[in-house]
Amino acid sequence: MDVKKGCPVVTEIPYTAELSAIVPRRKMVKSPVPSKVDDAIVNGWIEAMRCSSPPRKKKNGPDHSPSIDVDCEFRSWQAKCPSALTSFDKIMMHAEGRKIALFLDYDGTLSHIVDDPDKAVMTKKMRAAVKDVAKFFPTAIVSGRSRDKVFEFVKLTELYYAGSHGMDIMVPEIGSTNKKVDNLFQPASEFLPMMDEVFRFLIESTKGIEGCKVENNKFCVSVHYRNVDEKDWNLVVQYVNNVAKVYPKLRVTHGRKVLEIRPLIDWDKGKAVEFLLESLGLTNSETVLPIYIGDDRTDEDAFKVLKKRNCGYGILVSSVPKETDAVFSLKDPSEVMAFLRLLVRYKKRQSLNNEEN
Ligand SMILES: O=P(O)(O)OC[C@H]1O[C@H](O[C@H]2O[C@H](CO)[C@@H](O)[C@H](O)[C@H]2O)[C@H](O)[C@@H](O)[C@@H]1O
Repeated sequence: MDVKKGCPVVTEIPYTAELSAIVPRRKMVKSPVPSKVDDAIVNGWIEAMRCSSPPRKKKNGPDHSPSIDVDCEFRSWQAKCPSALTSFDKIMMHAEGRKIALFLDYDGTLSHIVDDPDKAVMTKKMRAAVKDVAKFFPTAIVSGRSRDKVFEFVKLTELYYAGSHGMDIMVPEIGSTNKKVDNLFQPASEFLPMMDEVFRFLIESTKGIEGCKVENNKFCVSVHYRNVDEKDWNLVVQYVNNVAKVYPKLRVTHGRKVLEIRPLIDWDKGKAVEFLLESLGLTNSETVLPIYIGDDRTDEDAFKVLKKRNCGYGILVSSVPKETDAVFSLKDPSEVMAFLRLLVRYKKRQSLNNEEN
């Protein structure tokens, strides 16, 4: 199929010589006519993609007056999901006598969202803030990216890392010799060859779609449409849907202008948080207060876990109102950095007070 010539419907996954080596042909050939079910799925996804891409907030209305509606809407949302900065003292009251455990998402939380996923670097100031906070509180990065890739961005060895939406967790453990040994937990390890196949396949099949980027996140393949013209979104969706049909053991989730294909297992960022709390001996809600900061739909799984366990706080990073299971909010990564600095200041003050008493 020649995407450039504008063929509107993708009905068959291109079957190249290279792909024939990794996927049996009978698996790849699809019916030339998409079924009604396919149409419904594709339309549903495109609708969801449009809804999750609201038009950017305009500073002024059409008559050059400030866009009061947008600000009002945000403020009334903040009444339900208050700023973690203005509610800092309240959060710390709950932290009294408890150890804070910190969970941080990466993209959109520690780094700003940018067009090119490879360029989503963290500022030096943010790295310093995370480094400081990790001196006082056990801190983990929980990301949709592969563990290696997110480590390349963060570059802090003192943190715990959960990559691939929590499907790849490294927890340093003190071994019997008192030496630190790395303990790897990969609940979807048997999916690795399949994910590799899917990655190679999607790279090949979407290469005619301008702006489309396929990222290998080890236990998850991310198909970015941020830079794809909206009229071509249906092509992206159809390729991803075809993959989901060929591989029923995989599922598709939506992120920020990204469709992600991952193993259909009962595991997500929420489960990863529970796993980390257990591994680090931090399950007692009387003595531990977990705080999870994230911006994405996938972070909602972690917010839900904290809510259900009634043991900590989810903080959603968003500058627009969103439905969320988080209790507090922060507008953007710069507010996240301010919150981390407040945590450090609070801890330092607390230590000083303890010394004086
Ligand atoms: O769980 P996260 O650490 O938030 O990772 C989620 C996905 O983040 C990245 O994509 C998002 O950020 C990109 C860079 O700002 C942006 O270009 C893209 O549109 C966003 O979806 C990352 O590239 C994905 O692999 C992660 O799954």
